[in-house]
Amino acid sequence: MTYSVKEIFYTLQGEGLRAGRPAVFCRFTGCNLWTGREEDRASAVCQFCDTDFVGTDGTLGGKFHDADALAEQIAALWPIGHAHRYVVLTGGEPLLQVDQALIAALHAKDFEIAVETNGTLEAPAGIDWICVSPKAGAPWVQREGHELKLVYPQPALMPDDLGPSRFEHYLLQAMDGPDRLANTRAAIAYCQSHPSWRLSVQTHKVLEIR
Ligand SMILES: C[S@@+](CC[C@H](N)C(=O)[O-])C[C@H]1O[C@@H](n2cnc3c(N)ncnc32)[C@H](O)[C@@H]1O
Ligand SMILES: Nc1nc2[nH]cc(C(=O)O)c2c(=O)[nH]1
Ligand code: SF4
Ligand SMILES: [Mg+2]
Repeated sequence: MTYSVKEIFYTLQGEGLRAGRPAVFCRFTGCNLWTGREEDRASAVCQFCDTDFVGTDGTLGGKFHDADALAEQIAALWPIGHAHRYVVLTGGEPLLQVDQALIAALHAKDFEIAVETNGTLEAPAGIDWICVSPKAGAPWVQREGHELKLVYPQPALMPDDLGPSRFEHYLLQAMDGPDRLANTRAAIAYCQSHPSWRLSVQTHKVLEIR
């Protein structure tokens, strides 16, 4: 299988329960809820995306012709001689491309594997940390995992409308964009009145790291 990758970089996980943890990010090209072209945003299922996932032209992006080649490039970014290897597979929608061969190749290099997914596709077995961020208007298939990170507010998908799911942690992440501050206030208020939820801050944007 050939993997189409936008960019690969070493940073800190900025979001969610594991914010602050050093991680290699591998951002796959393409998504099933938006083409990534601005002219299509208004007609997309997911309209608030903050990410460029089009093409293979980012840092260390490209076509990787097999799982070992991609795992090799990811491993090359880890500091030499240090354990705690952690990779976050994101996108775009990573589950359009992540398969058993890639999971096996990354585990063979001692990586713990996390995925950031929109939940429209079932996660393959073997992923160590599944973060699902469901989207209003899209089918929600992957209903269990480690963290559910709901972008807030999505008027057609509010926390009370989610229906059955099984996650270890439930987080709200304020929708970035023109209303970020108001959305943050509202997310804080929701968590305080529903303490099974906690706030996910996009810390990489504050820290001005990738
Ligand atoms: C760019 S997405 C890629 C992974 C996958 N397609 C998904 O949606 O989960 C990474 C994370 O950023 C979140 N996100 C995207 N746009 C956002 C925005 N404008 N404000 C807050 N979070 C956003 C997504 O919900 C997801 O949790
Ligand atoms: N630092 C950092 N943390 C992140 N957490 C989720 C991200 C993503 O775009 O999937 C992301 C990202 O792009 N950068
Ligand atoms: S599902 Fe994820 S990658 Fe796709 S458009 Fe929405 S936020 Fe962006
Ligand atoms: Mg991002």
